[in-house]
Amino acid sequence: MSDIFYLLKLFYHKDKRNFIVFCTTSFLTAPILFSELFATKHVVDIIQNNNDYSYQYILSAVILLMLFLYIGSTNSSLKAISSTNLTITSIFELENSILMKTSRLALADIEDPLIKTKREMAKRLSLFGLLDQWTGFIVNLLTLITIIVVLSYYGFYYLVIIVCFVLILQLYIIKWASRKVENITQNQTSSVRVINYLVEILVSRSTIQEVRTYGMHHFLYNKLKNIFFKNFKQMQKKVILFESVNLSQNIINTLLNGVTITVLVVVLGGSSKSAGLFVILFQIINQLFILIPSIIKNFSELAVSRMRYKEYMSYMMLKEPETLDGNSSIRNNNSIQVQVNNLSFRYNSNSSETLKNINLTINSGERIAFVGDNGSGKTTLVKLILGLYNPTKGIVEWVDNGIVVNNRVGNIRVVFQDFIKLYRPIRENIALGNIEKINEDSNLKIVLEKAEADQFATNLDTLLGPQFGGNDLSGGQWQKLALARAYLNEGNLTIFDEPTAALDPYSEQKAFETFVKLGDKKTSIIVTHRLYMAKFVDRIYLFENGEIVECGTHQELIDKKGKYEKMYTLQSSLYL
Ligand SMILES: Nc1ncnc2c1ncn2[C@@H]1O[C@H](COP(=O)(O)OP(=O)(O)OP(=O)(O)O)[C@@H](O)[C@H]1O
Repeated sequence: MSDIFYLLKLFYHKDKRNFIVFCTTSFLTAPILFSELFATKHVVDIIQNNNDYSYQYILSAVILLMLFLYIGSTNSSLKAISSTNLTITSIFELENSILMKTSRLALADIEDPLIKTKREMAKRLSLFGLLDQWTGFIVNLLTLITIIVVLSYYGFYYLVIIVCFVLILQLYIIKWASRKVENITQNQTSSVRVINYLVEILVSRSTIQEVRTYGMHHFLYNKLKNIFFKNFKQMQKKVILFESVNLSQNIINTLLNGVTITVLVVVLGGSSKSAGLFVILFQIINQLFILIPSIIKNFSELAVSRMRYKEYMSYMMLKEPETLDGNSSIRNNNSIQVQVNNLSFRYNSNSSETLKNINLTINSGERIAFVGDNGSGKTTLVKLILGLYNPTKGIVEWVDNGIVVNNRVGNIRVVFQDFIKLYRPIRENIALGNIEKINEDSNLKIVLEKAEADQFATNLDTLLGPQFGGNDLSGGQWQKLALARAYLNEGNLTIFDEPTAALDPYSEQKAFETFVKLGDKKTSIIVTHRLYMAKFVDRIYLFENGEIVECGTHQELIDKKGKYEKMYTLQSSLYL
C-alpha cells in the first residue's frame, strides 16, 4: 500500500486542484450511476401506476432523472480534463525524478548494464496510470459491493455467490498472467537497448563513414535482424498468453451473463413484482457484466503498474556516493594538494583491478605528468582524483590549507579525452566550464583566443551541429573549444587528459604553453603520450599495468635508464 500513499502525497503537492477534482469525480461515479438507476425505476413505476399520480409528479420524476444524467456527463467531462492535466504532471515528475537520481549516482553505477536496465524499467511506470488504476479499482469495488447488496436485498443470493466465485477465479488467473508477461518484458529490455544501439551505428553521422568504408552494413544488419526476431518471438509469446486469458474470460463472462438474465426472466417474469423492479435489476445485471471485465482489466493493469512502481522505487533507492553533494556554490580558487594513499580500483564489469596500490602526493602548485602505455590506468586515476569513481580500496583526498575538501564539483579546470560536443551556440559550449560567465562576452573571447579558437569562432552565438541546422567543426576545432571551456574555469586543480590529440603542431605547442602558464600557481596534471611535454613538469609518474613503476623529474628518469628513458629515446628518434 506504500505506493498509494506515495501517489496521494505526490499529486497533492504537485497539482492540488486537479488532484482534488480527479478524486471527487472518480468517487462520485458510483453514486451518480445508482441515482440514475433508481430514478429510472421510479419513472417506470410511475408510468406503470399512471392513474395514481398527477402529471406534475411524473414530470418532476423525469426532470430528476434528466438532472442525474446531466450531472453524470458533467462529472465524466471534469474527470477527463483533470486526468489529462495530471498525466502531464506525472510524465514530467517521472522523467525529472529519474534524471535527478541519475545525476546523483556514482559514475560506476551509471555505467553498470544492470543499473541501465533498472533505469529503463523504472521509466515504464506511469505515475498517473497507477493513481487512476487504484481509484478505478476502489470505485469498481464499491460499485460491485452496492450491486451485491441490491441483488441480495431482492433475494438473488445464489447469483451473488456465483459472481463472486467467477470473479475471484479470474483475478487469480490475471495476476498469474501479468507476472509472466512482466518477466518476458524484463528480458526484452536489454535486447531493445542493443537494437537501438545497432540502429544508431547504422544511421549516425559519426559512424556511417566507417560502416560504409569497411562494408560492415550487412554484418551489422544481420546482427540487428537476429536480435529483432528474438525480441519479436518474445512479443508473440506475450500476445498469445494475454489473448488466451482474454478468450477464456470472455467465454466465462458470456456464459454467466446468459445464466443470470435467464434466472431474472424466469423468477421475475411470472411474479407480480413491479416493472420498475424488473428494469432496475435488468440494468444492474447489465452493469455487472460491464463491471466484471472492467475490474479484471483494472486489476491486471494495477498488478503490472505496482511491479513497475517497485522497479522505479528500487532505482530511486540506489545508494548515492557521499562525496558528490552537487553544491557548486562553494567555488574557490585556492591551489590544493592531492593525496592518494594505498589506492586500488576495479571496474564493476572487470574481474581484475585496473589500478593497484597507488600512492602519490601532488603538492599545492605542482605540475605533474602521467605517462605510460595505453590501458595502463592513467585516465582511471584522473577520474578517481576527480571523485567520479570511488576507490575499491584506499583513499583519494583533496587538501586545501590542511583541510580536506569534500566538494569537488565546479572547482576543476579539466579537459577530458572524450569531451562534450554540445550542439548549441558557441557561447554555451564555452560557458559549460563556468555557467556564471555565460554573458561575459569579453571573458569568453579571451579564452577563445587563448585556445586558438578565435579564428573560426568569430561569433559567440553561432549555432553548432548540422543536425540542428548549425555549423560543423573539425575534430581539432572541437578540441580547441574544449580547451577554451577549461580556461574559463579558474578552479583549484587543472587536469588535461590528452588535450592535444587532434591539434595541429602549432596549436599543440600553444596549448601546452598555456597549460604550463596556468600551472604557475595551480596544481596541475597532464596525461600525455607526447613525452617532450613531460620535460617541463615538476614530476612524472610512469604507469604500467595499473601500477606506478617510475617516478621523478625528466632528468632523473633519463638518468635512471629505465622504461621512461627507452620510451623517450624511441619517440625522439621518430622526429630525427
Ligand atoms: N568504464 C569502464 N568500464 C570498464 N573498464 C574500463 C572502463 N574504462 C576503462 N576501462 C579499462 O581500464 C583500463 C585502463 O583504462 P584507462 O582509460 O585508465 O587507460 P589509460 O592509461 O588512460 O589509456 P590510454 O593511454 O589509452 O588513454 C583499460 O583496460 C580499460 O579497458
